[in-house]
Amino acid sequence: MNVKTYNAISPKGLNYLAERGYQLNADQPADAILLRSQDLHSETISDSVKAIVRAGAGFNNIPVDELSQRGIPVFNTPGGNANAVKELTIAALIMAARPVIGAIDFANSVRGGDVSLRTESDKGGYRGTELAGKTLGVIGLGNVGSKVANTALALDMKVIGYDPGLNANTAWRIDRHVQHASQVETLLQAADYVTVHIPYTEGNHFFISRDKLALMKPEAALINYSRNDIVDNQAAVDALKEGHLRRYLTDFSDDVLYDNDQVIITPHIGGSTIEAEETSASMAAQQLDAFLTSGNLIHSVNFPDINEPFTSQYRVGIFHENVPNMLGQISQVFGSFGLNIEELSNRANKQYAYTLVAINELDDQQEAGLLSRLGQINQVLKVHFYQQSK
Ligand SMILES: NC(=O)c1ccc[n+]([C@@H]2O[C@H](COP(=O)([O-])OP(=O)(O)OC[C@H]3O[C@@H](n4cnc5c(N)ncnc54)[C@H](O)[C@@H]3O)[C@@H](O)[C@H]2O)c1
Ligand SMILES: O=C(O)[C@H](O)COP(=O)(O)O
Repeated sequence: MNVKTYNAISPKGLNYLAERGYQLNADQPADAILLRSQDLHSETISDSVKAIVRAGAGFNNIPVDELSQRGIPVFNTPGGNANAVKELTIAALIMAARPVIGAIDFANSVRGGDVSLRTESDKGGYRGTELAGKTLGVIGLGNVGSKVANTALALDMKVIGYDPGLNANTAWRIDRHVQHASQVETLLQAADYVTVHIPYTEGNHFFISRDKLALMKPEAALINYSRNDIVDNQAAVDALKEGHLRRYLTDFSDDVLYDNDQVIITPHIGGSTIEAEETSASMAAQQLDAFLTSGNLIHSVNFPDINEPFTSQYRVGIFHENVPNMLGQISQVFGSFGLNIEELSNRANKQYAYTLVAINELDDQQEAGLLSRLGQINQVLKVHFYQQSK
């Protein structure tokens, strides 16, 4: 099978696939796409593509709605780069509290004469404040936000978190000393530092809006290592200029942010560590292989996860809409070919569902007829067949 890749994917992931016989970027139609931040919205995704896997967390670069309608699963690698982003966010907090960059520039500019005398006499201009005792507001307590919140507690900060969609697994990881805000407004009013760790979705467009910025303390700093349009950058720049915000640190460039001493921009490097790239690429490669060889869905963002050991001779994976009587129709097709279902897993994720059927007996004629009849059921989006490797 052929996997088309975009961006710099760690060899850990590429080698995993190559060792299992996948061709990478061969001159033939792709069975799958493996990528990081490449924008796929304006690309035509060919019908040969069975799956798309994002080595990373954010998947707003992928046309997920269109792919869901076509029965193509999209995967991401949650948590794979969370520690890297956490560490850079802590660096941002320190840069927001202490004038580290200006001080380095100053130290480098002091040349000639008695360097030590001049640095000692002028260093007063580079005094900062401490994080200990200050309040950090963390918006989004998922893989990244929960780590940032816990680490900030270890720096003796007070931490308030806001995440109305928190899942139970993540909730267990959050230190009990993180205070819970049920309204984001409470967090914005109380925090000396606000850091945002939420995905970019239509609903989160300009989540940090002009109105929300107005609620923040004038001496507060805002950190955005999530995505560009989660913060209204123009409103942030205006708030800085009018003295309603002290500092803005972001991982995303934008024309309105340049030439501003109160802004610190990094070039989308939150997940750019050797460790994070290796972990994310390995997760992506393993999840892709699991799907292409056994139909298991692990960390799918648009279909439900189903991850069962492949113990039967054959499996059929059916992507379909989440509507009544799909299981009845699917079982009826298997029955009409005299096929006994050994196991059937079915799960739904909003308007889409996935059914994985295990069987042991099947000849070539039954295979062709079965797949074609399943594909003809209304609301079935895609059907894949898997055979146990010898
Ligand atoms: N700068 C980088 O290189 C970098 C690296 C990794 C992730 N990210 C960005 O950070 C985002 C978060 O990453 P993650 O791994 O923690 O994702 P995650 O899915 O583990 O967590 C996101 C959390 O945000 C919460 N959330 C969503 N909308 C919210 C809202 N309006 N208010 C409050 N909470 C909300 C969700 O309930 C979830 O718990 C990613 O989607 C990605 O865009 C950036
Ligand atoms: O969402 C993510 O995982 C980050 O933004 C990292 O993106 P990258 O893989 O392009 O560095």
